[in-house]
Amino acid sequence: MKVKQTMSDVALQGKRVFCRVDFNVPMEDGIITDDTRIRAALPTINYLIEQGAKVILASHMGRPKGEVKEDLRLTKVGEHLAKLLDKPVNKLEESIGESVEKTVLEMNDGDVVLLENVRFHAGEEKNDAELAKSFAKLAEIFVNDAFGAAHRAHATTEGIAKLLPAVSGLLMQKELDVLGKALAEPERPFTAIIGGAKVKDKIGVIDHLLDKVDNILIGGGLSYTFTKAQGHEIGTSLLEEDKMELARGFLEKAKEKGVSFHLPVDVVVADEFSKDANTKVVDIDAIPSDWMGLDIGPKTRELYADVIKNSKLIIWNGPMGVFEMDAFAEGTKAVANAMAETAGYTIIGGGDSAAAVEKFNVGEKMDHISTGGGASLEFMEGKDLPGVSALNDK
Ligand SMILES: Nc1ncnc2c1ncn2[C@@H]1O[C@H](COP(=O)(O)OP(=O)(O)O)[C@@H](O)[C@H]1O
Ligand SMILES: O=C(OP(=O)(O)O)[C@H](O)COP(=O)(O)O
Repeated sequence: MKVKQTMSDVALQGKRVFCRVDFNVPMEDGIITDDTRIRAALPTINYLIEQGAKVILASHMGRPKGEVKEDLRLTKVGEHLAKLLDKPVNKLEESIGESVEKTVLEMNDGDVVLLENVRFHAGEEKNDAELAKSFAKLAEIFVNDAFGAAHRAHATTEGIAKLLPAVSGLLMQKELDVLGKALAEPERPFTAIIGGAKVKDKIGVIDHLLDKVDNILIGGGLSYTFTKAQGHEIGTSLLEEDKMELARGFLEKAKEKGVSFHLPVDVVVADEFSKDANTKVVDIDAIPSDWMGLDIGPKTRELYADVIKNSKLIIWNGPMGVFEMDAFAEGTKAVANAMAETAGYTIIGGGDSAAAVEKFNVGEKMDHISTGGGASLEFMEGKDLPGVSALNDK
């Protein structure tokens, strides 16, 4: 990916800046349950304020599909942001139109406005050119700090970048720097841990990482497709039958490339998908035909922890088991703890793995927790991110 312009490449004093952030935070009953993404955008927002810009913040929240959904308004986010900034945030009820235009023209240097959820307009996700123009009309400069949405070619991430001088924000830069450097000049041994539910979603990542890493540790629901491909009985565990051939191909590719490809050697099996299920630990070649694997077993945990502790760089994406249920959380916990204890550089690829390290209280011990789940996955697949590609080249 080409090197992109940053905020230091443009004059910001007195300018209206349209700053795209990812404030898509989890909410329960109107309360923000994790404000990581809001905090992660503070350095950029504070920098813009210090530079005397007029800061117009834009974000999506959830997937309202082009309609106004009351529970997906950004009102609570605005209130919380004002507390974090210790400064008023003028949260608007719309994101485009005459009244918004009037408000932004009346802003003073250093003021902060938060537009309403941009996905209340159907054109946002369609990257509609007219809608992009309506957003661009509000400002003189575009700053993209929404790494979490950088894999989306939407009006506020891609379309607008073609209409205004477009540069990256500090969070965006940091994410690209950390992930980019890790993949381009990895410290070795370099280990990737891949878990989660679906092989389908991780094919591109596994394929791309096989060209880069020394070790791959596989866990979670997707491991059973590999285990089955090796000829073992997997009972009623998660299986993507049409991906077995591909799994075999990955095992072959690993051999050719000299990558140590680790699969679970034992698993925690359950007689049903439930927190109250009967469970037992079995070796990988002894899964009973009517039981399902829901976590990696103790031998695997130890083996994976050893590899992690002997690595200089570790990237983790996807839980090792159904960590939301205590009975199947030990594998994910063991990996999280090993990540916390290793002297190697640790990167968490967003999504469920980020939730897991927080759940096990080791978030602060990680070197980098990405604010993007899908975005970091696509980056690790070697794909171009439209929200980044559209920014001005250096
Ligand atoms: N053995 C398993 N069987 C079924 N589901 C699993 C298993 N292991 C993990 N999961 C589930 O996978 C989900 C996460 O999958 P995924 O979305 O692919 O990960 P991520 O969000 O990290 O990319 C979790 O909700 C977890 O409960
Ligand atoms: O939460 C997000 O994605 P993620 O859960 O993959 O990190 C981003 O805000 C993007 O949201 P989207 O997947 O609805 O486009």
